[in-house]
Amino acid sequence: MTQLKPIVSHSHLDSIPSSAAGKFKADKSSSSTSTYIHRLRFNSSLQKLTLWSFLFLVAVLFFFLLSPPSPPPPRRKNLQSTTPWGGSDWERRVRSSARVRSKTGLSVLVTGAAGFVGTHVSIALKRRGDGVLGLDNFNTYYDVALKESRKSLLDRTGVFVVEGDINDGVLLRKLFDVVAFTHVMHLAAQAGVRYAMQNPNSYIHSNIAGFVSLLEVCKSVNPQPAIVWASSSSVYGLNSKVPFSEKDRTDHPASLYAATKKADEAIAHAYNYIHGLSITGLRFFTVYGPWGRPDMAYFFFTKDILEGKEISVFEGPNHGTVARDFTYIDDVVKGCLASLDTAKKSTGSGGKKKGAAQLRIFNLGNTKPVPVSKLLSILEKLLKVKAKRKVVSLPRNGDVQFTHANISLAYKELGYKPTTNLETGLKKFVKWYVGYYDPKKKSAW
Ligand SMILES: O=C(O)[C@H]1O[C@H](OP(=O)(O)OP(=O)(O)OC[C@H]2O[C@@H](n3ccc(=O)[nH]c3=O)[C@H](O)[C@@H]2O)[C@H](O)[C@@H](O)[C@@H]1O
Repeated sequence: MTQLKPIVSHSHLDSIPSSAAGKFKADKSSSSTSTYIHRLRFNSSLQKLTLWSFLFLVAVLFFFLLSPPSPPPPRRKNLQSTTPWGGSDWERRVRSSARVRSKTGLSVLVTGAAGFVGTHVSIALKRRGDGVLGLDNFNTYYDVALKESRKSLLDRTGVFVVEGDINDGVLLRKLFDVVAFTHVMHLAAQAGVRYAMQNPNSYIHSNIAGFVSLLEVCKSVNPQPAIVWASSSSVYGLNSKVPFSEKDRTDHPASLYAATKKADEAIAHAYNYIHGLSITGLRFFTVYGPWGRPDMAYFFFTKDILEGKEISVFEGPNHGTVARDFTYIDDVVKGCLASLDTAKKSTGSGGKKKGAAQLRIFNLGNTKPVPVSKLLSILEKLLKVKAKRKVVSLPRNGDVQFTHANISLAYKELGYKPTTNLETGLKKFVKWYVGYYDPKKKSAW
């Protein structure tokens, strides 16, 4: 809109001549020639101004047209050339992976299966005899090699991960043609609160469009699956009342990421209401652990401590503590499985609702917030290396000052009870980290 300014100021200047003309009129008696020259000068400066405004407008437009749009979502692999889907072999692998091997087992499609939480949940489901099929687009938001390693781990556990995007409705329908999934564990998303400043489109693509694409397929298949999906503690945004309860309002997101998760909760409500889909949203609180995400603080703090790099420790206004309700992956996995186990069936068929369906939202946190400075101290102790700390003000790019979960609802409905404190969880993470990145040492898995 800045390009409009010259026009506005121009029209403002336009109003000046009437009063100025009055002055000219007063001078008229002294010299009509000078008035004429004045007018001529005034008109020519007006023309110049119009010309310059026009040129400025053209330049701004030109710049606008030439400047690239915000970057596209992280580049995906060329799925067609690397892993084309379809064919009898592929269908056989899909069926085999999703085959239920226990009496009461579920048949679960896990989206984001090569992600951090997705890998852990898929393995836990498989180990207890559920059928599991993974779906992941292997985007390059962070190290794809880590995702490939998780995929190998899943392969060894008997979970096949299909390479594909949740926005690909044709692929999703095909998967449901091959397997009548009873449940969908939806964990595919553009994660991270700060990255939205660089790539907002990626959040819309995965978290909004992708979620709707998945729900569209889930609503139309028969039988409809029950859906459990990852929301986020970030929906509590700038709320100051702690601990955060599911009953609290979530109207002040501090990041686009949080806003997309909040939007997803509203979208889930609409699909539940209109189509009878059984939907459970889980608000994860800063989940950490082995096979974690390199974009998260505990992960890159570890890397940076070992590499002797400086670490920015955020602090709030007036040296206020920045803290997180860090939650260990195994505790979160238990919450995910309990959500799947207690999910009621969807009530629709052929896209039409037959009766009211279950709609739930749970906090999955640890209820013990820990300051970021303490997180760093624990890592220093475990790694036996002093960190190069630099205290900086909490940037206004999506971070909130603290999170703290009230988990009484999850405890009541799911029997969710986290048991891992940050020291114990980080010890397991560091053991994995050192083993994974140092080939001489054995992986913790
Ligand atoms: O709870 C959640 O729902 C969210 O948890 C994390 O987001 P966040 O809690 O911000 O986790 P980190 O990015 O690992 O940050 C942890 C803490 O370290 C702080 N931090 C981060 C980066 C840094 O350079 N310095 C620093 O002090 C952050 O302010 C924050 O308090 C995940 O990245 C989100 O995807 C997830 O949805």
